[in-house]
Amino acid sequence: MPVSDQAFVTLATNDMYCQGALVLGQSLRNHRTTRKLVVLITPQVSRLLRVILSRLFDEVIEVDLTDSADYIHLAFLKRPELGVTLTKLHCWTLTHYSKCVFLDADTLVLSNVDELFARTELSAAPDPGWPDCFNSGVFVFRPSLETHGLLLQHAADHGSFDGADQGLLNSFFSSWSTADIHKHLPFIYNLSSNTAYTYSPAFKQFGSSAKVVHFLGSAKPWNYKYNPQTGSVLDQGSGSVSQHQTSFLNLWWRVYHRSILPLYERIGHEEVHASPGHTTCLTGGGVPCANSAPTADGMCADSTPGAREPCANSPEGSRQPWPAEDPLERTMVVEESCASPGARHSEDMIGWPETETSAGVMCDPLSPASPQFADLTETQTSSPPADKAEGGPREEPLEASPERPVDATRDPSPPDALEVDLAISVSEISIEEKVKVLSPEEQRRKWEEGRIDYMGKDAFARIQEKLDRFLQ
Ligand SMILES: O=c1ccn([C@@H]2O[C@H](COP(=O)(O)OP(=O)(O)O[C@H]3O[C@H](CO)[C@@H](O)[C@H](O)[C@H]3O)[C@@H](O)[C@H]2O)c(=O)[nH]1
Ligand SMILES: [Mn+2]
Repeated sequence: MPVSDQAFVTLATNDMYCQGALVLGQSLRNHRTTRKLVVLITPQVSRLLRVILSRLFDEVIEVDLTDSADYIHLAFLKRPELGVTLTKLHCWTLTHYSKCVFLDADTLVLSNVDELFARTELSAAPDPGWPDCFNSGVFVFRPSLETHGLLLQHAADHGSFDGADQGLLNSFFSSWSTADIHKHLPFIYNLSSNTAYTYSPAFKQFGSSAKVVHFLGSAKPWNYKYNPQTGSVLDQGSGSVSQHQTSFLNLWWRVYHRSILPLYERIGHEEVHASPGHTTCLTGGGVPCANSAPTADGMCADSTPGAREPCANSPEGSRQPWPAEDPLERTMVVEESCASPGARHSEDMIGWPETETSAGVMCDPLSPASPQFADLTETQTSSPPADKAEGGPREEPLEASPERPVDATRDPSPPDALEVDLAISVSEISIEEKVKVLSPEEQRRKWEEGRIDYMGKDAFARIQEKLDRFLQ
């Protein structure tokens, strides 16, 4: 039975982390969660990714740090690097849910973990680096504006001992390590993919029971390149990736390749048709729906409207994931993208069963491509969805809903284009951050909208440099 007042929540402040959020969302759906899926995003996330996220998540909620409350400004200005941290704290404002489980965007669910909702705030697993602290990549919490306020106050008063949310949350929930053993989640709910090898016999003994894997640390799955032919990530040459870490990375990429890339292709198709002149480019080959041309409403020609057949009428064998005649990487406009996800096979399992979605990607009609992003503090960018709990991206009603009016004065204008480059060839897929050169006007607009690159060009050191030059 779906439980509508409880949710899994994640966070993505940019298009790169969105890749992780998408795989996480898909993995939760694959394992048939009965809870809602929520993703918190910030204005940096592109319009296209918001639409893609809304296919998997029940709610895509924009949060903004430019809140007027003084304590937020204080914390924010004193410790600008806490920006992302404070964004994570926004999860406590989701008071339309009675209980939630936060999962970092770099986690992957390996089996159904709905039993986590039986726990109380604040339940979390030990951090592998310092087990008396909990890792803040997976935790059970109870949304409450009061707690949210107290957390922000704590940030303003004490900062965070690691400069980020984990230090802050550990000092706020400081009795975690001693008060109640029920609040200690077993390590299998937050198995760090890269540190497990430090105690290999334990991994051998318990690794196959892992329920959530966490790619913590600086090398994220989306930083690797993947070979779809071998189903394996490419060796980056560092030699530091252990065998089991590789299996987890391969699993992440398999979900990405099978279920997330087809979403891009489909949306690319819709975008092309939705706004003539606006081209959505994807680098690499699309996955045309083999036996069927999409009809005007985007349905597969030979699937019965109403029946909402997944576009999988091309036999798996005949599907060529990436056009063989064009092995070289190329940039193409996706025009026909009724993607066929193909059947799911047991090859997706790495030692333990994984229930894959059977619904796959539907050849859906156009849904509104321009959700409204109106409110500056918290905006729900997706309409409350139809029930998506049954695995796979949600099915949408047949009629395209009318586009909602956009209040231009309040629209924070998310970037139109993807901020990541998807490079796709027959034997290699990679996701790279787009290096974008902004015009001075765009830079100024971003600054005025409060979208400040504290860690990059707007870092204090850079600004000081400019001032020094000016004063010379
Ligand atoms: O630019 C960013 C950085 C982070 N995040 C989100 O914040 C989470 C935490 O960042 P991550 O890069 O996953 O940190 P970890 O490598 O996991 O490092 C640890 O330290 C972090 C800071 O204390 C904690 O948030 C993590 O839970 C903890 O595992 C991510 O998963 C995302 O959900 C973004 O959306 N954008
Ligand atoms: Mn993480």
